[in-house]
Amino acid sequence: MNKKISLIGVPMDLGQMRRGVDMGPSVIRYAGVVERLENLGYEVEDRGDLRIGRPQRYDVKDKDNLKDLDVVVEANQKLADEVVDAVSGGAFPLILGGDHSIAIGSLAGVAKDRKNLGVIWYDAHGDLNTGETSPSGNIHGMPLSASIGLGHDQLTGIGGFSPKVKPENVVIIGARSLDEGERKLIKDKGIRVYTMHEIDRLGMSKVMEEAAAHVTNGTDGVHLSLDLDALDPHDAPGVGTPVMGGPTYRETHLAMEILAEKNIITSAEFVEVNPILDVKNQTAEAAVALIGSLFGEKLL
Ligand SMILES: NC(=[NH2+])NCCC[C@H](N)C(=O)O
Ligand SMILES: [Mn+2]
Ligand SMILES: [Mn+2]
Repeated sequence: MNKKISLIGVPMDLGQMRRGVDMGPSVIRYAGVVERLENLGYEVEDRGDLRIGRPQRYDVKDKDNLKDLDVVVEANQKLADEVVDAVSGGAFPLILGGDHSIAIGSLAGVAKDRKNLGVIWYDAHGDLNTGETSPSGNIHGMPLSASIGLGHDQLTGIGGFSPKVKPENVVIIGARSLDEGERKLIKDKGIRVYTMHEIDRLGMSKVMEEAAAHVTNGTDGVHLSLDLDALDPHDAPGVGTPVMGGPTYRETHLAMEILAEKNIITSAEFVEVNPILDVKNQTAEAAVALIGSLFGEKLL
């Protein structure tokens, strides 16, 4: 793995309605992410947090059922530029959220140089809504669809090109809450999804083997987008949209260890940690431990 990491904090909470997820980067740092990576021999450049705008009022559905659209777009454009800058310096971009709407900017930045990017979307949700299908109007439920080129122009246009990824290069892992429009889209686009059913049936090890093979088939890099709500809420309570019945902390560790062994991940983000909803920073600490495993940490 690339020994140089650029850490980018994105204190964004406008993609959803639970305030507090903007403190995610801060509590993940507090849980020791930089030290953890340095102990593994990485050179970490902490670029600090991006400055995110504030709307005059929260949660206004600006237009087309998209809450706080303009501020979310502006922040993602900023993130895309920051990622491009980090990559041009030869570093592995590690992005800390913030809500999941920031994946639009991460992918816009990463995909600039990788025209056949693979994506692992580790999440309880599909995040495949558009303004038309979303039951909530929350943009954190839309970043994957925006990245494959669907939805509002202002979202798909971030970074100046679209799509960022091809649906056949995407794998969703851990899904257990999908809206009707998302299910239809998964079928129409043939997106590979390992729901909890497949994880229970095959086991995490086999799921990760298959997923890794899928996202490396003909691709030129793999982005990991890990939403902490993928984990069972017992193990990661500090998230805004928890869903029962997820993979455990251990299973998720195994998933990260397999990715480390295969050495396929070229950029990553960890999102949706909300300290207001957390229990003694448990979810941020889980994120840091998982980041450790992703970057090759082993007990022996
Ligand atoms: N990144 C997330 N936590 N997304 C949750 C999305 C929930 C729901 N599907 C929606 O679109 O509103
Ligand atoms: Mn989610
Ligand atoms: Mn998500």
